Amino acid sequence: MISLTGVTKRYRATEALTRLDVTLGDAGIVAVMGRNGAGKSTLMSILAGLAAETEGSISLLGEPLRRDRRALRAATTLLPQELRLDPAVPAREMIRYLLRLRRRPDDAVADLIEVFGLTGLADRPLGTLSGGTRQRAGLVYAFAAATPVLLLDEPTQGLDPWERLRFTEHVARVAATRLIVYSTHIVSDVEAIAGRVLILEGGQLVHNGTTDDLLARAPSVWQIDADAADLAELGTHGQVSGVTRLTDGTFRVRRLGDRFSDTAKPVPPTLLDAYIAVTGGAQ
Ligand SMILES: Nc1ncnc2c1ncn2[C@@H]1O[C@H](COP(=O)(O)OP(=O)(O)OP(=O)(O)O)[C@@H](O)[C@H]1O
Repeated sequence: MISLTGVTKRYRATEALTRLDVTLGDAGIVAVMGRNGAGKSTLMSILAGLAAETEGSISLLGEPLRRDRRALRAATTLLPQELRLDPAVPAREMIRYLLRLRRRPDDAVADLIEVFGLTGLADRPLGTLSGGTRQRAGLVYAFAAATPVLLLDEPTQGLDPWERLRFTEHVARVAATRLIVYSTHIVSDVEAIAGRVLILEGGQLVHNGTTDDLLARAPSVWQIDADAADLAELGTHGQVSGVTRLTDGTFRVRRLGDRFSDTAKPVPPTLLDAYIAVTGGAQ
């Protein structure tokens, strides 16, 4: 269990996190969402014991941590957004090397290579693999490390739908016994597996609850069909949360808030509507 109390992180003039209070349990899936620059990666680095908070305090298993973050680092594995690795080294060798560095076991590597569809690719130099394949090699490392807490920074970025499915299945399985905190911009991934969602907006925690709690925060949603000229108008005067092109070339638009036209019809809110509403403050 990791608790942050009043955690603020400043980088010179930028306040990346502001007075965060969060407690994370010992198993399950926590999704961290928020717009670009909201503070997700900063939160991940602090949870991993790799960055220090400017103010506030952190405790691990109820014990307040001082400056020494070794216990936090030992309990967590961070898969950063971009794992900068030697392109000449084969994926399997790099995974084993990273695990050895951290004194973690490597007995699960062969199985995980299969789980993440890297059989036949794992012995090729990393530099010759596609971006999504390198991302999967990173996932093999993170899951093989088998620490009680996994911190995955945008782990599904670059994965094709098949690989994303494999990832969500694996995460769901592992989360029975471990805590998985992952950041993402993909609402459907959150809907599928996250037990809890944290949303950051400009460094502040604006949501901390289940996906149902988030859905309950959605405002009224109205649907209207519009042509391209009306589309711009709809976006100027209200928060649009979705646009779908119809076969006749017009657009089906979802807009949040008050009813704005007699022809707009009420539709049930989705998690994406709620997310757009909760993070729309700066728009
Ligand atoms: N090392 C740093 N030095 C200075 N400013 C930083 C540093 N790292 C992050 N920031 C700033 O802190 C804020 C939060 O950045 P962070 O990377 O945590 O956001 P994020 O939510 O992960 O964004 P994204 O979705 O784009 O990955 C941003 O304003 C960013 O510019």
